[in-house]
Amino acid sequence: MKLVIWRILSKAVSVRSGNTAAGEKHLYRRANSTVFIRNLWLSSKLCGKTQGSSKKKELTEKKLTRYFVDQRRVKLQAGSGGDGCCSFHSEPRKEWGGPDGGNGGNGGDIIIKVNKQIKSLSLISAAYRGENGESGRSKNCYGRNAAPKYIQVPVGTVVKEQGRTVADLAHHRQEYVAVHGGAGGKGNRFFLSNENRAPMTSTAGETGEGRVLQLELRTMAHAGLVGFPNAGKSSLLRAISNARPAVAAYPFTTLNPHVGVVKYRDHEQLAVADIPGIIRGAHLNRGLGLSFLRHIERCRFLLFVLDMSSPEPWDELRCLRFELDQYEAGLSQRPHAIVANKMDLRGTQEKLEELKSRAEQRIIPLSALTGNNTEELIIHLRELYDDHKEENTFNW
Ligand SMILES: Nc1nc2c(ncn2[C@@H]2O[C@H](COP(=O)(O)OP(=O)(O)OP(=O)(O)O)[C@@H](O)[C@H]2O)c(=O)[nH]1
Ligand SMILES: [Mg+2]
Repeated sequence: MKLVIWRILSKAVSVRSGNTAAGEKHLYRRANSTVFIRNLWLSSKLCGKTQGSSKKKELTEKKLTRYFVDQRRVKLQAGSGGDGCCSFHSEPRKEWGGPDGGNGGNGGDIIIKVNKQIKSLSLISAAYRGENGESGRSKNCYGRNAAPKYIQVPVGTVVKEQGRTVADLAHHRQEYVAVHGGAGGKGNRFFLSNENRAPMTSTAGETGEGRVLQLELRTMAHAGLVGFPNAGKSSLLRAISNARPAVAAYPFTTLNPHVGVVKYRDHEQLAVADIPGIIRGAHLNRGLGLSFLRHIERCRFLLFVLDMSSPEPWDELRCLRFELDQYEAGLSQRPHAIVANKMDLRGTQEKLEELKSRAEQRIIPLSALTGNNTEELIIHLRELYDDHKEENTFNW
């Protein structure tokens, strides 16, 4: 390769300069450096590839932790029990030592355990397999029982099997043994007292239980931001909490719910969820449809976010309420607040007066963009929380 490049270059330069000897010497150096540069480029490309793959992995992990997942189907297979051993004691000058095969250990259970630090089901895998128990051995050695495997889930996870609720995990550290490991087999020593089966009988370990379960988060957040696309829900979440959802001037910027935490001076924390925009006919699964109405169902309070720059914000409110009620009767009557957003824009003040007269309830005017009057919303949110504290069974 070096030689070919050198020949091509030397031909070109010797034609151009006429000075063949000096030109060749100079060009050989150039060809050398060309190959060096090419090698450098190749190696950097290769390095780039390995860096890229690790970067990709990092990104996938980030994605997993960033995206809020509130439903998962998991296939569980508990560990099998270890086999019992069939052996006979052997010792010099002891003709009949008798059976000494130990029992196998039990297979590992799979336990679903609540951890309040986990907020979503995004890190739950599709399948889990428990550890198998150890087999028994001679000299009456018992096999070791397998350790249980824990699946960590957030507070408020409901475990379902074929649509039927089998466990409601509402407290920190609560556990549910989802599948039991198989019992260990018996060694031939076990059957010593059983004349019919001694001395050659030993049994195999049992297969562990298998189940397919559905994990669902019952409550996603204390408050859910409900509104049309572009109403400023994500901007509002950014303004009142630590969450950083994407904000852009086109509809359906938010495709997954984001949960932010609003912190108070007395260390109370309220989770607020930014839910993707709802459009007319959402209850018929239009737009992002039913899945997001399901998220709304899992919020204790609702914050209706209205875009005051739209021609008729009160019509937006009516439509939002209609969609919620179509999905689940009475959903729009859940404790809620109405937020009139984008009040920094011109012509919104008159619409606010009209909205107040039509809605006949407290409206919180604010601007998520400038952060103006967001404190009123934060205070009102706390009032809602305190008023409905007895219903707050989950420790967020
Ligand atoms: N002037 C003004 N613009 C705002 C305000 N709040 C949001 N916006 C703008 O409105 C646009 C949409 O804001 P988003 O926060 O992405 O709206 P969204 O409701 O989350 O939209 P989706 O995720 O698509 O449902 C962005 O260009 C924001 O800058 C506000 O208070 N005043
Ligand atoms: Mg958004």
